[in-house]
Amino acid sequence: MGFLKVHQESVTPEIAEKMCEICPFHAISYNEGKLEIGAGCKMCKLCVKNGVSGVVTYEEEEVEEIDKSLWNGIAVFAEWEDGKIHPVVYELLGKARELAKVNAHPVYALLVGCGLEDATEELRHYGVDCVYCYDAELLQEYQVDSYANVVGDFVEKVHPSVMMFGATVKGRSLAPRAAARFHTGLTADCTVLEMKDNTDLVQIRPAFGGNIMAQIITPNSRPQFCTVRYKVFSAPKRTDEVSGHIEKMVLTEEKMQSKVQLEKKIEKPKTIDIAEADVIVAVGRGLQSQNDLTLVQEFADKLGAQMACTRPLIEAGWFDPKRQIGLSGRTVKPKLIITIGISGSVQFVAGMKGAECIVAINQDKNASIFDVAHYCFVGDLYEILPQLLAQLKGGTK
Ligand SMILES: Cc1cc2nc3c(=O)[nH]c(=O)nc-3n(C[C@H](O)[C@H](O)[C@H](O)COP(=O)(O)OP(=O)(O)OC[C@H]3O[C@@H](n4cnc5c(N)ncnc54)[C@H](O)[C@@H]3O)c2cc1C
Repeated sequence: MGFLKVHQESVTPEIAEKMCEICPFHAISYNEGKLEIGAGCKMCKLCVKNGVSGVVTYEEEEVEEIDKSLWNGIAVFAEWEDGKIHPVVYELLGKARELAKVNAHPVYALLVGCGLEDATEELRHYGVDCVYCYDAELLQEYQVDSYANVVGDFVEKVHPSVMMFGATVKGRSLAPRAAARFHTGLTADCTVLEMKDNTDLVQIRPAFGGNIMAQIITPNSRPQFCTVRYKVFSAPKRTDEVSGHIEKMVLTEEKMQSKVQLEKKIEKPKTIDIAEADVIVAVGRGLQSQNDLTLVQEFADKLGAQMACTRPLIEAGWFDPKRQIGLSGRTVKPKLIITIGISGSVQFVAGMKGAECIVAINQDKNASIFDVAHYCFVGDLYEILPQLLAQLKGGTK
């Protein structure tokens, strides 16, 4: 990163007037004999290129190179609550193991909570080299400030090169706070992760509404923080034998004490989670009216499937937003997904392309959903769906 330097010794009132006129954003002002560049500056550098020569120059900031060899290991934040490890943790550990192989780095799990013996042992069945365990009564409940202190302490003591978090409610609140403490980069919702030989993590994620895949690296700060949504990667098989060792970590009471006092916990009623479903029937704008959902629901019930949809149907108020698949909805990875009247936009496909078997029904043979589908029904859903339903019911149609 560079910055603009004003050479005040070259500034006269006439020059100042010219420089103020040049800036298309009116970010340059002349006050009490001083030429100033304000917050409106967009770094277009027109003042350097077209202004009076030598009055404003662009200077490269000197960046101190970090020693990457001091940062070793890929750490996964092992989200835990009430005795349970979030399943995204296993998916992250699987990916961490893959990435770690490139530079022969170790894989760590960072476990925070209270009464963690069982969880610690469980993690050791997933190929970790070390489980770092912060086990204390004060850490029983997730509080973002005290948990950020824990992550901070872990990073200072262990120096991991990469820190991976699930893009869960907790992960999304904790990872940025922890990353900010180390003035390092964080890439949210990565869909692909690759490791370079120089330990730079290539963090790939959709950008600009899914129209491009951005490749993001953090070349000069460590650790490299990222979050990944549940169901983006596959969990490795649990091994019978355990690996790695356990490191019991200690933190001062002051650091574990949250500034937020938990008064009471109110259990939220259990809601559907399409990310957990094995079979999904997803509908899109091909459906002509909300009443037609009855037919689709009947079809889904016969298959024991969860109903899901594209974003336009959420916007139309036909479904609860929790049932939206895609970039701005949920990522799903069912054994079977049947899409009905869905075109297959990049934003939708990003949330379901990991499904084991994709069946698509669309009347447009060129619809892009057919590019990812394993079985394609080209035709009118109002003809195909009743026939499939009749077959499921054992009828003759
Ligand atoms: C930043 C951003 C984020 C977004 N995030 C998401 C997201 O998370 N999820 C999401 O879904 N969208 C998302 N979108 C919207 C996305 O771009 C598409 O507009 C949307 O996915 C299209 O939904 P659709 O396939 O239902 O509708 P359409 O694209 O209109 O497709 C309808 C399909 O139905 C077919 N059809 C019509 N009638 C019949 C019939 N009788 N029988 C069979 N087929 C029929 C048509 O051939 C067509 O292919 C996002 C957009 C932006 C800009």
